[in-house]
Amino acid sequence: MEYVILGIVLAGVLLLAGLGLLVPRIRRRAVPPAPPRPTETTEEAGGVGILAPERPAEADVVEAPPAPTIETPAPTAGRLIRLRGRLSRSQNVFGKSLLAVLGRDRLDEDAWEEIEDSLIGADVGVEATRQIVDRLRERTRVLGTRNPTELRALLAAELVEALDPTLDRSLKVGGKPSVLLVVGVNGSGKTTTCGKIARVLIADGHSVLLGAADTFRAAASEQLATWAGRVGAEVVRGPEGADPASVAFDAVKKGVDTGVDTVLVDTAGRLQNKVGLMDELGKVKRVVEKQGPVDETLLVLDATTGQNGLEQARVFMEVVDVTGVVLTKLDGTAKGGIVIAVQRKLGIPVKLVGLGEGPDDLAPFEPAAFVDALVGTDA
Ligand SMILES: Nc1nc2c(ncn2[C@@H]2O[C@H](COP(=O)(O)OP(=O)(O)OP(=O)(O)O)[C@@H](O)[C@H]2O)c(=O)[nH]1
Repeated sequence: MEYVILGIVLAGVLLLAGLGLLVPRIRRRAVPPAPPRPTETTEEAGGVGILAPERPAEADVVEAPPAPTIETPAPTAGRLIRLRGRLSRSQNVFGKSLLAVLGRDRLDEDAWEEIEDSLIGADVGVEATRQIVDRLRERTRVLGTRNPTELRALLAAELVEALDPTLDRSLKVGGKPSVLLVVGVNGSGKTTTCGKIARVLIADGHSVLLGAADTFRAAASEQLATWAGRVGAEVVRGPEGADPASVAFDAVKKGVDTGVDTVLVDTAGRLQNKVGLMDELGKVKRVVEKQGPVDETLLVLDATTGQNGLEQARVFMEVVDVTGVVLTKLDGTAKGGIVIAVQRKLGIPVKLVGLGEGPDDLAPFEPAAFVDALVGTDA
């Protein structure tokens, strides 16, 4: 009998234990999958535990605007050759008029005077013109040549020589970061050229940060930001009328912090007050130099302003140590000889030339390619 009671108790215990295991399974199976959590706490998102706003329902999702297309300019090698057609106005003077006179049967005094006048008229400058004509005269006399191809080659050789092909025209980039100041009067194409230089550097594999230190003209900083946006470069700007030196300082600091290759600083160029300009540019330079040397100071000059441009250049050279010239708007003048005059009168190499309004119409200057564009066979 005791065994019977014991058996019943044991069976009851087993039955209860079995039910205990079974019920949760049934319940678990019955619970539907949890819906996605509609909210998350800011604590989970790294905040302080307040509920973050609910994610919008699918129907409310507004499509993000397409990311702006970042342009990748083509490398600059051969750019001057590709843009040679832009020098058509100067080609008329050098390649056509000059060669026509040189090709005359008799090269008398009048002919040489005509050649001299053409060169001076093309802004080559009196001193350089004399030197070119004297050497050309001597060589044509010695060689006794009248062959158009040979005359062309003689003229080209003299022009290349006048442009001093031995000058170093490379941009001093490669520091971490290199600092380039861009100076010049407003209206010379300075801000647009600054944007184009950024593209030149990016095209040749450098990363660039732009500093909009031309705070005098509000549109200049806006313009620079647009140029930067097109190539995905960062731009440091200040409020309108901010101290240019402080914007330049911030730009260089940001460049150092982000490890960019080059910081390119656009500066203001009010020339009506030389003392003010000196103070402003001098301060920009001093403040930037607190973080390291300025590697390059590029002076932007408008080729169409001729002698005026040279006067402007002298004022800037008194204030800052100009290391290279960027000659803009060469496509808009027949006076391409200004490149020779600028280099000789200022003693500074022309490093880049502007040949149009397009974003990539700025080319590294190469004397041989330039002269070939002026007097070459298809000039
Ligand atoms: N044809 C031609 N136009 C150029 C060249 N470089 C700049 N420009 C144009 O010159 C025009 C006027 O430039 P600027 O008035 O100097 O204006 P900016 O470049 O903003 O100069 P800042 O006033 O110094 O800030 C712009 O439409 C430029 O596109 C060039 O090499 N060739």
